[in-house]
Amino acid sequence: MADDLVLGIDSSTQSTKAVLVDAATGEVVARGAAPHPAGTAVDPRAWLEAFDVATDGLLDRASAISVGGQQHGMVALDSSGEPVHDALLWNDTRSADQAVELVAELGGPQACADVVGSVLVASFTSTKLRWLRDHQPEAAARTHEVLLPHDYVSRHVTGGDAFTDRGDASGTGYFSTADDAWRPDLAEAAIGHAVSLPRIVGPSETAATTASGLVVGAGTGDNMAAALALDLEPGDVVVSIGTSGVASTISTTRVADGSGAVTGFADATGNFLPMGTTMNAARILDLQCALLGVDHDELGRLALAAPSGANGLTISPYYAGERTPNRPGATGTWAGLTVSTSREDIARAAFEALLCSLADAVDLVTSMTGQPARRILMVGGAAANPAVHALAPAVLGAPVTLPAPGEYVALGAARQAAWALSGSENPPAWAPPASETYTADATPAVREAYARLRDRTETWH
Ligand SMILES: Nc1ncnc2c1ncn2[C@@H]1O[C@H](COP(=O)(O)OP(=O)(O)O)[C@@H](O)[C@H]1O
Ligand SMILES: O=C(CO)[C@@H](O)[C@H](O)COP(=O)(O)O
Repeated sequence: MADDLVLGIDSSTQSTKAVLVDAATGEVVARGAAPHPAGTAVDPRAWLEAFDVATDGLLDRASAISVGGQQHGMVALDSSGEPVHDALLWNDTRSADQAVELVAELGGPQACADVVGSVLVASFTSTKLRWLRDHQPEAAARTHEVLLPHDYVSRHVTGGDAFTDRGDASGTGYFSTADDAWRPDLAEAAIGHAVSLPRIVGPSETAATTASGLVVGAGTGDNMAAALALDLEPGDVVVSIGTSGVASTISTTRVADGSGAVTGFADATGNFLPMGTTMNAARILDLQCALLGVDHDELGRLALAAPSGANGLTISPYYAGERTPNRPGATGTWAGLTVSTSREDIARAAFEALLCSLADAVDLVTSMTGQPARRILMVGGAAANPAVHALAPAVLGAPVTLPAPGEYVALGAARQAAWALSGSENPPAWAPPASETYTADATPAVREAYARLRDRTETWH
């Protein structure tokens, strides 16, 4: 491994990010990035183009590569490997009715969680396959193979057969977290005929070696990759503020939450990754920037100039529908506007709404595992904002640790690649990132106002 470089990829909702890393130390030596098309239904070939741009000049320097990717997306391919339909992403809610139907077919919420680890909502791949069967029968009939986004990108690298890992597989709705194996019968039931599924590769295994000698790791879901980068231990809670908002923690035992609040995914090491996921996170701030005509830095400055509670302005930020709580048809609601509401209040209310929804997710995950958060780590694009640093510990009511800014999903993928390259039993022991811990007095009144609005709007959509 001495002198070897490994490439880690994050093929996430909004972009592809690549980091070229020293396999022995974890030090980043080069980076690349390329944007993805907007929308919740995307031609998956755009991710391959983004991969080529982001890895230009990096790929040929690497001895090994792994791809982390947005979870759940449906990449349905015909017998020549071409998409039969745009990929439906994790945040596409058109299959909400199909989710209800599939949960009932599995015997109800608890029975569903007992089988696949989670109660299915519209994010899960199987619900999208059922939607394809019901609404695009011709495309469904031509579907020969179903991949996840990271599998599709990995195959672009190898050109061979498709492979995946247990972490990303556990977000499909046709993987048994009890047996650590596909349930091809559930994929078949969803789309109406048998489909080819990728080979499942173990956490440290080499999935393929290309003709040029590049070792390719299994890859995994983006949240599993971030957990691997941060070397999570039980009791650590990671809060990610990307397109999605995520609270996740490591569990050595399987989780099957019949309430549906916590998804019981597998992780990228052999453990489990219980998660609470929101569909509205960084984009709550993006929207507020657009409405106020400011950039992220100015939005943060405005927010910090307003008092806690934003002078009574509260936002229910479920702009794109929501998953935690499960309200696929929801829209956003602003309450408490007065003739005195200022730009500062409007900015503040957006940060507080974002952080309250994340605080709900943290509470759900910690109450499910029964393990209070030992440490809360915050990552993702919007975690860079100084107003998040200042307000997160107040709203969450606990210290918040910010690892040094970095692409933690891509770094986790790089660590998996280095693990495969090493052939060792354990992932390489890279030094933990430098980090800063932020504290503040708790502001429970902010969460109380948010909870009132959240509960009041429950039946509105
Ligand atoms: N300084 C910042 N303040 C607030 N939001 C930010 C900041 N920098 C980036 N973002 C937002 O973070 C999001 C991208 O985060 P990222 O974790 O890369 O998302 P994803 O993994 O879902 O593609 C975008 O919505 C972007 O506008
Ligand atoms: O659906 C989930 C988790 O269940 C999302 O977390 C996706 O994995 C997308 O992640 P980002 O692109 O927002 O990081």
